[in-house]
Amino acid sequence: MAFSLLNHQVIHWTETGRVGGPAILFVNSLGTDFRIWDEVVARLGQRWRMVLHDKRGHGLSDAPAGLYSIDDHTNDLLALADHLKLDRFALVGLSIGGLIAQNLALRAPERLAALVLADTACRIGTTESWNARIDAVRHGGLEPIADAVMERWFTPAFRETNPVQLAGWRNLLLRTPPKGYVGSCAAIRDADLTERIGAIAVPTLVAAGDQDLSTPPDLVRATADRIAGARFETIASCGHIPPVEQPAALAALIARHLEENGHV
Ligand SMILES: O=C(O)CC1=CCC(=O)O1
Repeated sequence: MAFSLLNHQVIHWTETGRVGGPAILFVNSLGTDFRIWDEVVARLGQRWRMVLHDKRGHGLSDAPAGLYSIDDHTNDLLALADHLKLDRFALVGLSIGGLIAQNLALRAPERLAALVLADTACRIGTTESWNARIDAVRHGGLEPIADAVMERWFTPAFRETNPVQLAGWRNLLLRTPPKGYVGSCAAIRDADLTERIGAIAVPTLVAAGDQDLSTPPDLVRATADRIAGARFETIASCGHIPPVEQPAALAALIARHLEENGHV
């Protein structure tokens, strides 16, 4: 793992896979860090160079005070790609990571060989719902919202059969700095790419957990329908975090999409 100063923020990142191979960058969701991709990159193996990072406000990256924007997160991701001299790469984004990935596909399409959007949409939630969450976290921290978040992240079956894993992922959420969490909630609240994503011209796969309660499959499919040529897939027995709940299915979808688009 490594730390780099990008856009005046310490950003925590790591890479794995094939040195010099075709690159994949991963962007994680709200309240998580890059460990959520562990089981996916293990399955993608030695074919790709895979770069993971903690977006600002999360993990071991800096959590500056104030509200963030999707452009802030996108600028950090582009700075990381520049730092690593990745001219062209595939991009996999989960939830807010998918918003960042859509934004990057609009701002710098020449950098992208392929795009994978998982459990995301061009507009997630409402201004009211994000303001309520921001207020709750400002007043009480993450503990009061943690059980409700776990119900959206994971299916009932996963929660019932994996109580220890569930407790671990809940700990990950609780250790997110509240100011980083709030900053990124504001970024989601203020992002509406609905009228813009029709311009995405990168080969795109859109996937959704069939039991995702944060970005339900119909919402995710509606985003796919706005992107010319995008393929939509559902992941069976899965909530909002497929890299944890169904890593094999997600890795297979990513591998097939990259193979079909010559990023191998
Ligand atoms: O916490 C949730 O509801 C899940 C989520 C929404 C946006 C994101 O990145 O995660």
